Amino acid sequence: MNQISFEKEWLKFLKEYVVPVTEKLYPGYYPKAQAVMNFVVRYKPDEQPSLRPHHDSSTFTINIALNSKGVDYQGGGCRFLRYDCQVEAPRKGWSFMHPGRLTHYHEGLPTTQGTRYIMVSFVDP
Ligand SMILES: O=C(O)CCC(=O)C(=O)O
Ligand SMILES: [Fe+2]
Repeated sequence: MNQISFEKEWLKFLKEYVVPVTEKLYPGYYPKAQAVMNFVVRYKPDEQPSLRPHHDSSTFTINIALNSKGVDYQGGGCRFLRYDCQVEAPRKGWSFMHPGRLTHYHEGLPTTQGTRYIMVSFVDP
C-alpha cells in the first residue's frame, strides 16, 4: 500500500473491520492485525501474466479485486490446488480471505488479455 500511499488507511481498516470479523469466526484467536506486506499486484499477458503455486508468508491473506474480469481483463483468478477450487471473478472491491501457510497452496491464474489488478495483504505474519 506504500506503492499507492494507502498504508495508514489500510492498517486502520484492518483493525476496525477485519479484526472483529476474525474474532467472531475464530473465537479465541486474537489477531494482532499486523500486516507488513500490503501490496498491489498487476498482471498483464506480456509482463507478469500469472503467479506460480506458493504459500504466503501470512497467518491469513486478504485478496481484493481492484478491477473487473470481462471488462478490464480476461483470464486470471486465484486457484487453490489442493481443493481444486478457484476464485475467478469477484466483483470489483470484493475480497476473500484464506490461510497463508500450510493448507492453502495457491497460484495466480494467467491473465490472457488486458490488465488485472488486485490488492493483497499478508496479515499477522
Ligand atoms: O492472483 C491472485 O489472485 C493470487 C495472488 C497471490 O497469491 C499473492 O499475491 O500472493
Ligand atoms: Fe499468494
